Amino acid sequence: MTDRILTADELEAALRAIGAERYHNLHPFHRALHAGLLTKGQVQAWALNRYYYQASIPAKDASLLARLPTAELRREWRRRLEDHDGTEPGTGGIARWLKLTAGLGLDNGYVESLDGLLPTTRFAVDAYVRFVRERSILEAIASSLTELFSPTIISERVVGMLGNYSFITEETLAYFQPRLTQAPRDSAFALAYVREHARTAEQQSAVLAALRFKCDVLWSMLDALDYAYVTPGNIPPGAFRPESQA
Ligand SMILES: O=C(O)c1cc(C(=O)O)c2c(n1)C(=O)C(=O)c1cc(C(=O)O)[nH]c1-2
Repeated sequence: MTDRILTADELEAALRAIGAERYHNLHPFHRALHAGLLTKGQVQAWALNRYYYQASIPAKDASLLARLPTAELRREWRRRLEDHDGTEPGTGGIARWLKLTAGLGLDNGYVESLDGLLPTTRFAVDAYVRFVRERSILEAIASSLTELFSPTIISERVVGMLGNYSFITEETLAYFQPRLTQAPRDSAFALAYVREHARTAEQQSAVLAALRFKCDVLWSMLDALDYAYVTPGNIPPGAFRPESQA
């Protein structure tokens, strides 16, 4: 709890401090991914599980969009749906993510079926979608603020993965290029909204908790990958097995 009302600048500093402490760039699985320490099968597992996050983002944005009270806010949020779903078949972030999984040798139908997903990925992503559906508009918007920190990790990832894995090409990583302009635009809007609307100590606490919750979602997705795919013998029943697809 914040015990006094923060200025907008103090609130922003507190939000950024949460990212500095808890964002998933600090997770050992991401550090290993970017440093070239993973096998192709482990990179496949990351991409396959992360597909569910990508595919669920439009569902969470659509549920928020439906609750937004003004045309101005809806217009802004609608752009996120177009970014992810595209405006015609084969365009948008989900389609580009499938280029990444296909480039890694995974079958699109298998990825889209979600059959190989880790249980924790499903629970974490579903919790994010539910959070946005059930909490206040302010908390829902605040929970997207991890995107303040994503351009740094995306730049690290593209450089690290291109430099460290022979099976990764610029084409397979094409998903990330547009995110470098989309994420700053989206997070600037969300941050301005939160700065303006989180006025009471209670609202400010709720906003900070929403960002911590979202960091936990991203962190637990990587915990699940780390547990299942780093120590032999830990892959849950039914989940993707690298040797069966590689
Ligand atoms: O590559 C990443 O590390 C990363 C992180 C995040 C994030 O911080 O939530 C998003 C994305 N990518 C991303 O590609 C994306 O479309 C996205 C949407 C959202 C959101 O919460 O609405 N986060 C993220």
